[in-house]
Amino acid sequence: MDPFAASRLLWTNPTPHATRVEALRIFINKKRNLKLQDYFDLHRYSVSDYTFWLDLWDFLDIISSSPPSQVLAEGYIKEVPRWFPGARLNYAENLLWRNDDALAITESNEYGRTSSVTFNELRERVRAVAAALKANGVRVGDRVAAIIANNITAIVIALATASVGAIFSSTATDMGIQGVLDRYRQIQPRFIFSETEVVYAGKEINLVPKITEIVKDLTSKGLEHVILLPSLKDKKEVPSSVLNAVPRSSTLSQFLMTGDGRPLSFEQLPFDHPLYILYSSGTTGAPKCIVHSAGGVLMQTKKDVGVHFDLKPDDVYFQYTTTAWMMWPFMLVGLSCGARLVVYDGSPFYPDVKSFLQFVHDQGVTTFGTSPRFLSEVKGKGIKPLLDIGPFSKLRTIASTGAVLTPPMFEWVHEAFGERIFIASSSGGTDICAAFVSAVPALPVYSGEIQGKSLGMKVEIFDPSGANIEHTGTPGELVCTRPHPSLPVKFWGDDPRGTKFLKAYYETYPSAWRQGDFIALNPKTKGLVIYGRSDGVLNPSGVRFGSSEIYTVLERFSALIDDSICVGQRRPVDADERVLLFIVMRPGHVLDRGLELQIREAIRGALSARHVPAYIFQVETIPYTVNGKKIEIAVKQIVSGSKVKPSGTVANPESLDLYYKYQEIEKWAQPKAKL
Ligand SMILES: CC(=O)CC(=O)SCCNC(=O)CCNC(=O)[C@H](O)C(C)(C)COP(=O)(O)OP(=O)(O)OC[C@H]1O[C@@H](n2cnc3c(N)ncnc32)[C@H](O)[C@@H]1OP(=O)(O)O
Repeated sequence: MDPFAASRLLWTNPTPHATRVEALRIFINKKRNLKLQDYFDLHRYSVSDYTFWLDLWDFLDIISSSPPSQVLAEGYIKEVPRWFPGARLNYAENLLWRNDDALAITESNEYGRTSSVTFNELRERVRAVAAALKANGVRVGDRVAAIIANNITAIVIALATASVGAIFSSTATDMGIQGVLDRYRQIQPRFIFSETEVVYAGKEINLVPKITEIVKDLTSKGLEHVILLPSLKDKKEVPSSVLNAVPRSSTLSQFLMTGDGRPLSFEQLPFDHPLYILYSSGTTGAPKCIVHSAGGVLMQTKKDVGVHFDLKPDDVYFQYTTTAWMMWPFMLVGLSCGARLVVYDGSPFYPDVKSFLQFVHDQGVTTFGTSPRFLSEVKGKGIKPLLDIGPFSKLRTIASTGAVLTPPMFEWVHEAFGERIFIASSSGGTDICAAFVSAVPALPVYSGEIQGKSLGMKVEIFDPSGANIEHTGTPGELVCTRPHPSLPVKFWGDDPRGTKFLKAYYETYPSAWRQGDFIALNPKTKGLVIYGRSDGVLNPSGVRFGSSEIYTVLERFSALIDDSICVGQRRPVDADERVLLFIVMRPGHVLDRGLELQIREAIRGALSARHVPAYIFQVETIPYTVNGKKIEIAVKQIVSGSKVKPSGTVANPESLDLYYKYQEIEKWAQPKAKL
């Protein structure tokens, strides 16, 4: 069967010469006296000659106080070289270069409060927070963390932190106590900025009990100060009763008053200076704290947004995201492109999806970043955006990421939003804070396909033996066989040899980064199709997390539960997945409704509502390898409809047979129990 049978030419750019990617090709041809003919030539050059990154530095107008003395030097471990030694720059300076009265950011939330700041106002707000951070002794390399909604204040705090050379890390407000502590206990922030109440899907949530517990715990880990942010409902400062409840806390205004009015300045630091810590959880162990460099994130995201998404000054970029996902730092770089950002906190389905689309329309969004789950929800509700909402005349691009956008969904977006819309499907990861494969505005769009490999990313497709199989058109492991600037600097807390880091990405193939996604290349179009995770990482609705976090919560039930396995089940209808949890009970105990509800409640409270499995089942045994590892991938394949031939490494192959009946879950399973 031809895996690309549904691929159909959907869109061609009427003015390809006007794209930034074409401008980059012409720029490099001139600078290097080359004759790169098209995108494929450009990509080949970008992954064969490291001077490409220097060309990109110039093309993207990276602001620095000292230029790099060379492109690449040997790093601490060979997989992570040092980029641009000699360069000194500041990430925040690169995002705040515009100092005019054009709008920089518009924010809104479920309370319907919409407000904007200009570039000048943004600079002033960053200055005030940076001055207070400095006055309170925050230094280069300190960690400043946040539990924060997606709004202007979050961006101000991140940029103020970057301006002084400290490291910013955020979690979204829905993350439970254990989830936050598993992350922040590791990175030990000195300062935390936090919301005290949020609204999501119409429900107001008081965060004070959660924050109080988190702060009490982190105080022994070096937490000095908690800044509680004004109400999202009415912008009022938190009342003194809340300040009294949360140790070491002050209001934002009290904190700002400690600043000394000093002007905005930008600490000049090496290219690989740490900027953000992002998190990724796997199938074992605590969440990984991925340290990303200022220069790496700046260059890669500016390339992704400014070249692959074709974002230009005066565009309006709205990426639906929380402050926990990598799409948050990804979209921030829109400021560096001179564009206006639109940020939204809340459910896109509240009060209904039409209101949300109306907001996108009325804001004059030109590039709308969203997910397949959101798009299929709009489709499922029978909404016809052009008829029901408006002409979307400003909208040029719909960018989709986080999960697979299937051929029928491409076709639907094409029809529903208009044939002129550029569908920019991409895939990358928190691990690199960038895309491996992405949109290429100068190339045609084929339904179901990501247009090309991202510039500078030497993406290849390997079979289990490490042979490149991309010419065959069959799916294999997405690997990256050349270093690029946004390789993580390290994992926070790893040993100096980077043992955990190397195990996470370089264990399968020597010197090739394995991302954990299945991918295939269409030999005819050179487009790419992602088939989902090749490991046990879960990805419901495009929100990735590791089964290890669920196992940690289940330890609370160890008197009753003997063992468990948690996997994703692919839904054929839209390629989305839902989470299934299988439990082995201790002798004499059964999984009854009461225990099931307790488990759900525990997961919701410790991690978040998004982590709660769709189904929980009692099973007799869990399949293991002879080395004692749970076999999540095989179980995932089985429950998703495949027939799996057990390999010789399965210690108890007969156990796999128990999972076939869950392929037809809807026929006999209990519906998802709501709390
Ligand atoms: C480039 C790359 O390749 C790298 C990446 O992948 S980056 C990551 C990209 N991923 C994405 O963009 C994610 C896309 N997904 C989404 O945006 C959302 O899932 C969605 C908007 C499509 C749907 O959101 P949703 O309606 O809240 O549904 P869902 O996500 O299933 O929420 C599950 C639960 O969490 C709750 N919840 C979610 N956010 C919450 C919050 N902030 N506060 C409180 N509760 C919250 C929901 O209310 C829901 O609760 P119930 O089960 O009680 O109803």
